[in-house]
Amino acid sequence: MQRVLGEILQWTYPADAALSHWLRHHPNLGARDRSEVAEAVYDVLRHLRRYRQFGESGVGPASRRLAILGLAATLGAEALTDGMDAAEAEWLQRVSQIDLATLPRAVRGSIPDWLDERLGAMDSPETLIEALNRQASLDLRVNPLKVERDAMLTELQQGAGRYEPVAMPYSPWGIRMQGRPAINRWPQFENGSIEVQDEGSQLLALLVAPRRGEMIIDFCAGAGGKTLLLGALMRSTGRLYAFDVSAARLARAKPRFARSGLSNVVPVVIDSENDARVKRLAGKAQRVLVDAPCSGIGTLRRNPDLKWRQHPEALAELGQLQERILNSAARCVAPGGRLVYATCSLLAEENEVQAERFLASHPDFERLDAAEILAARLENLKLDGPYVQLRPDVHGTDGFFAAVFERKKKGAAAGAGEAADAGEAEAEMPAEAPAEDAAAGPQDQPD
Ligand SMILES: C[S@@+](CC[C@H](N)C(=O)[O-])C[C@H]1O[C@@H](n2cnc3c(N)ncnc32)[C@H](O)[C@@H]1O
Repeated sequence: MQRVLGEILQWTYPADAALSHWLRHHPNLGARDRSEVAEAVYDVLRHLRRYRQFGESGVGPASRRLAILGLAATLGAEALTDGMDAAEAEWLQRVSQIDLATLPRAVRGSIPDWLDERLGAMDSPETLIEALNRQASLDLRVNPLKVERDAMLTELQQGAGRYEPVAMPYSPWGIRMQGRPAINRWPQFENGSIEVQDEGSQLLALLVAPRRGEMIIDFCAGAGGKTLLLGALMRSTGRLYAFDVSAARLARAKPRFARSGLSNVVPVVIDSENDARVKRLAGKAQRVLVDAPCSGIGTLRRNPDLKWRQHPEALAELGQLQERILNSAARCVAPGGRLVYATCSLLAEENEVQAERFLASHPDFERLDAAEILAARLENLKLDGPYVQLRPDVHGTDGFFAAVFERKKKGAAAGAGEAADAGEAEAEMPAEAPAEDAAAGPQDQPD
């Protein structure tokens, strides 16, 4: 535990990758030990700032003190009695009695100052930070091409009842479970009937609202989490371009496309947001989704190391990339078509500030009320528009943002330069390996 923490805290690799690598190199550990190490490591990542402060008063190597705190929090202090010396036991007893309410918010919630400043400006920052520090449930989505949610729910309640599967509160395709079942070995996963996907990501499909036969672009498709649901809602008709600059991520999407039974997805590795193949689609797509690269701060429940790996300078660079992607994606939208911008961030600079900047520089687009679009489909989801902003403490989802824009029809946009892009010759697209040919590969992270 002490050694794996030492490696992860170098921040050379994302924590999940570093932990898996370490566990692979320790095959002698049993399943229970592995799960206990993983739980304790994640606990330390969640509470690192506070634990480091507590550790200052202790003795011995710092990583050992962190390991003790993580193990004591996840297994209980009694489980450590035999492994600690008297000084360590006395220190643990002492720090366990510290009243957390006396600590500054950023230490209590274990977040860096730059993040505390930003989250502190939002409503109810305390409950938000607390929720971001809790482990997330496992969110599944059924594949509507293959199965009804309620039928799958009944099947899982019978076969995997110990994980307490329940219908999600909002997503019509969602099933929520507790614990960490290895679902990638389940037949329902292998045959493409279920996928891992956070509820917020599922709801995004309702904002894109793709229809049969349309041309849709998923501009930042990554490992295909959002593409899969969009393709299924199109009933595998029309054409769904899955763009990404990362060949590795798109390669991970291909087996998922294959499992899902979709035949309308065209994965395309682009050089950049200005790739010629993007330009050829100017004005062509009825719907374009930009699931933008972002800080991922909304996913801290699953990736607590992000708060330590991210920093404000990187945010500024990300902001410029988000703006460039949004501008290029907008050119692909047909008159009357829809552009959806989404992030798994809670930070204004990646969310509403980007959306407002886009609107100000694109007079040929108007904003639709994203909250109203969702409310029309989900009676129990009450949001203040015009954007969709989901929070773990309020909605039980990852932190999530979405804005919806519509490109004005030609007459309405007269004089607005961007609309001139619309109506170019049919795009010639590259021949990419069809999804059905894809080889099996690893399961993606929840998205
Ligand atoms: C939030 S992730 C997308 C997750 C994905 N939509 C899913 O649901 O699995 C953002 C993606 O943007 C991609 N990206 C980064 N720069 C890009 C660019 N200039 N154009 C297109 N995609 C880009 C990254 O490779 C990454 O896969």
